[in-house]
Amino acid sequence: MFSRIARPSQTLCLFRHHFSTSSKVGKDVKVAVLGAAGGIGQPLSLLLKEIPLISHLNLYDIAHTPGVAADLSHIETRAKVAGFLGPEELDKCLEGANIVLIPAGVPRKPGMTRDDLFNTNAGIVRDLTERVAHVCPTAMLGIITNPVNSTVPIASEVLKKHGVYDPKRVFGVTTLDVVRSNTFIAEAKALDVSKTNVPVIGGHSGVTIIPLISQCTPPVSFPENEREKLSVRIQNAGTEVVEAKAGAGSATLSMAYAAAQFCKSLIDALNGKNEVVQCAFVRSDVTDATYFSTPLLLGKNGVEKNLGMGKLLDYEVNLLKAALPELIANIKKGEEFVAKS
Ligand SMILES: NC(=O)C1=CN([C@@H]2O[C@H](COP(=O)(O)OP(=O)(O)OC[C@H]3O[C@@H](n4cnc5c(N)ncnc54)[C@H](O)[C@@H]3O)[C@@H](O)[C@H]2O)C=CC1
Ligand SMILES: O=C([O-])CC(=O)C(=O)O
Repeated sequence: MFSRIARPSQTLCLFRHHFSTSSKVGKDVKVAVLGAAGGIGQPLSLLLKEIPLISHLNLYDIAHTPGVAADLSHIETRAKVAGFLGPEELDKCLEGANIVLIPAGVPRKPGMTRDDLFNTNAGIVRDLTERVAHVCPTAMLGIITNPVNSTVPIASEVLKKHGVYDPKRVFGVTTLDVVRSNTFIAEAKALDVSKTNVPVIGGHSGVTIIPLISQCTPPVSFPENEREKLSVRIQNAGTEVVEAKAGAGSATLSMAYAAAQFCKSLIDALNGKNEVVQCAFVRSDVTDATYFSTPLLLGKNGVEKNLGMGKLLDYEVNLLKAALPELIANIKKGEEFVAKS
């Protein structure tokens, strides 16, 4: 089943093949990035500016968007870039958006967990989603802001409150976990990384990140201790970057790459392309956690089919058992935050 997962760089190749002609093919897409002037927001917006099917790229932040938008608008690609600054311009930014990506919020510093970001970022995601609910309730919503395990339930509860929640259209962006797994496994086995694909399930923090190395394409095998070392490295890869940046933030460039790949998959799916598969953190009944990342078949209306987690090795079953209590607690925390708001 997982041989059909659209590995990010395969998606890129298909995308280039599909859209590289001068005459455009397919539906125009308007994308809004909320938090567009930040460490992720800027390189993400640059990568989106290169996508020919994006007709409008709307950039929102509480600071610096006029400059970022002016800069990007000089690039000789199709997307018309506009900057929107401060809450009074947010609705205008969201008008008619087909896809909304949210990287707004604070990143970690060394010593912090993603959950330590909750107090600042929960309110940011709640308030931004509130405007999405009012202005573009049918847009596909991709949430990057941490802690993803809680911010996706927060966004979902806000949309529910407004009677516009469609679980098929709300995604926690976990693509970076797949990107890292592909990179590390390909390195370890000297594989062609462009043809390596490792599904990653669960959530997006520490033990809740569950790489399914046993389902890698092409198949790979490792001695037990090596497989464990790789799994732990994938789970802690965000922290690896936070420590290397030594107080200057967390992953931004690799995250921008991952989010752009995720966005390209959504655009492919909106355009009716077949067999677009991505892992993302969505409403789910695959486990006891009510939100869970698994490979998803994407279509014009978002999640077309949840492809589930397939057959796990005993080692992976134990990773899942270790993940569920934290994941369920993170989800509850997000839901309660909105209930109390
Ligand atoms: N899902 C994932 O795999 C990953 C998630 N992240 C998360 O992404 C988030 C952003 O990270 P960075 O871009 O590095 O942070 P950053 O601090 O560089 O940028 C955040 C941007 O959000 C803006 N912002 C703050 N409050 C806002 C509001 N109410 N409305 C609109 N914009 C607002 C800031 O002005 C800033 O430009 C963090 O929460 C980080 O933990 C980071 C890496 C990977
Ligand atoms: O580690 C962080 O705080 C940022 C993040 O989510 C990642 O890099 O996976």
